[in-house]
Amino acid sequence: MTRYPLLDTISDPAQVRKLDRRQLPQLADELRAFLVESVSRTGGHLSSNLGTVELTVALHHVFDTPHDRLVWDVGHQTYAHKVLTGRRTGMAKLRMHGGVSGFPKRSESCYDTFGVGHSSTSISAALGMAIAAKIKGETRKVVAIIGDGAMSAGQAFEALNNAGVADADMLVVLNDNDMSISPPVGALNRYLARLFSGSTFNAARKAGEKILDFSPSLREFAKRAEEHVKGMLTPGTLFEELGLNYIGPIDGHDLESLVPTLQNLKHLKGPQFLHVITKKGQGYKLAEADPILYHGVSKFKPEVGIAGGPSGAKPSYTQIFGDWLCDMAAADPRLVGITPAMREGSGLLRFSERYPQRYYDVGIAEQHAVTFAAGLACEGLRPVLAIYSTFLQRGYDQLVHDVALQNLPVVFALDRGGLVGADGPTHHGAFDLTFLTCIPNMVIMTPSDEDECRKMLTTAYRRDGPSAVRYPRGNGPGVAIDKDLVGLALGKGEIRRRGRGVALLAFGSMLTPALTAAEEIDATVANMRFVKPIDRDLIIALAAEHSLLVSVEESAVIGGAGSEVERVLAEIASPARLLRLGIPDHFIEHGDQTLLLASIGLDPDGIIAAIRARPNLAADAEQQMDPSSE
Ligand SMILES: Cc1ncc(C[n+]2csc(CCOP(=O)(O)OP(=O)(O)O)c2C)c(N)n1
Ligand SMILES: CC(=O)[C@@H](O)[C@H](O)COP(=O)(O)O
Ligand SMILES: [Mg+2]
Repeated sequence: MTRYPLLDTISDPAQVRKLDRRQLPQLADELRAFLVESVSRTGGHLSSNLGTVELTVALHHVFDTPHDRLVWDVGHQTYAHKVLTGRRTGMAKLRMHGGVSGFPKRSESCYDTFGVGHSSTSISAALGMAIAAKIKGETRKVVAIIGDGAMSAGQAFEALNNAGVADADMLVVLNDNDMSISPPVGALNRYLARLFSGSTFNAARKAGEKILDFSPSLREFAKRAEEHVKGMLTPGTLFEELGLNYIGPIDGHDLESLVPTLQNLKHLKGPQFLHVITKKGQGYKLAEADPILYHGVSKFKPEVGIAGGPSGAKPSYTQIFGDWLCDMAAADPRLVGITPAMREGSGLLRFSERYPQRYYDVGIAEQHAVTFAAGLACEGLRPVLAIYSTFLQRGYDQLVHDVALQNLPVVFALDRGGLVGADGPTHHGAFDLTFLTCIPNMVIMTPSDEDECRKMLTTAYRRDGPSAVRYPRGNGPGVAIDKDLVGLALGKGEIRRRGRGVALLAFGSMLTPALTAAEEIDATVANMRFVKPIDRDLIIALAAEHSLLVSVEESAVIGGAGSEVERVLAEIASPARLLRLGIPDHFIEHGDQTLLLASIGLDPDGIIAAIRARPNLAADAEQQMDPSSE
């Protein structure tokens, strides 16, 4: 006996369109139950997906997908979309290597019209598609579905600004659940809340309630009428001022509202804007109660839920950072902690509770976050910007132009450096060492363990210039931590193992596999610590004593730490050969972090294999260094 009798009949959206509208609530209920069951087995994003079930059903029921385009924003809320578009079986391997991606991906399905993972791109892409249809003379609808959090990013407004005058047939659906990953922030959130609780809306509702208390069915009618009235009476909104036809807000869980409204909007010309109200975690009580905890989940038992807080095992690098931030804030009143909407993910929850006046969540606004930090630094404060490596890509020009060029003391606490695993190529912090090393004035540190991470954060904080401390997602090797706020000698690495012939120059997370590999090939191992300024003396000394140097970094092999080693060897015209190991020049798929690292040779076996695959490198160098050795 199946739990999903109606869902079992759906393998593509055409079958959703064949359903009678009155069947859709049952489909939504079954879909929601399936998502809780499936995600509890695989882990992934949950509360956002539970909040978009009805909206997804309605969109695929009303629009002729994939001819009509659905463009999702961030894309973490598209599991219902994936199930309805033929990937229900694939959900069993969600975010696993070779399995379904956790985000829309063009190569995965024709229904995934645009690859996403970073927020606030949907309106831009949808406008592009709408204009393309116009230029090509094709008739199709294009719908962008964007959350209230994603709406807070600059690119969303850049796109609205353009869409409002672009004379393109497109629909923006704002999925407003009054939540980002962290609690909502910003003036836009307050504005949207006003729209929902607008005085006109309240007056109509109060009047309605007075006359309808005696008749439930009339009350139900009034509820719908109230939504309609609200949509009509709400004064001209920000979005209308930008040239979009604003409708809403309507209940994003009420298919009786959603379907007719979308059907009406489908036939309107020009840029349309539908504001729907949903609940993050809808339909699963534990997620409704704590949508932040259930935003991204590991495997759990639905009947029990997930236990919050750290598991008590080794502290993650994120926790090391969060503890250091509180300790340094206690020692220095100038410290200001900043996050672009990733309070929990970046480890700032405790800091935000203990130092609320010095804590700033600027929303999903990385560009603003970087320059905001620069402004604080100009006035003598000490900003610490906690930001995922991949999301710093959004604020790169601001780092160069507003921070480094002015040599301002901003600390970039770069979390998720290297491969992140299940989130895949949109989220791997694969490029930071490359895009940072070429920037003058930057100091770049890569801790190899928890204690070094803390010391490097202190070193960064005490510099009178910009610094980045880059650490991976997850835990370190588990060393004892010195709680004193002491730093390191700038630009100095250390020898961790003495061997012969080959020297492994390890950066950050690669020290552990390098030490393991060195045991097998009796290599020297250096813990380089600094990408910039690189320890030139150490490299020269190693080059004088070894015929082959091997740089190992969990970052793009092009540029980055290896290029700094190469530059030193070239300057001294060393005969020592250099082999550079890192993330190869292609995007790395999603999957288990350890498996992914092994797949690209950034594990002990891979390091050994890379060296043994190039015997000539060492032999050449030996010969050049000591011709008599022939
Ligand atoms: C550029 C960028 N910054 C940060 C993130 C991390 N992130 C993922 S989901 C999310 C919150 C999105 O909020 P909203 O758009 O309201 O979607 P909801 O989760 O509420 O459905 C954030 C900040 C991201 N994906 N992209
Ligand atoms: C969708 C999104 O961008 C975030 O939810 C991200 O997946 C968080 O990553 P972590 O799980 O590494 O915090
Ligand atoms: Mg939201």
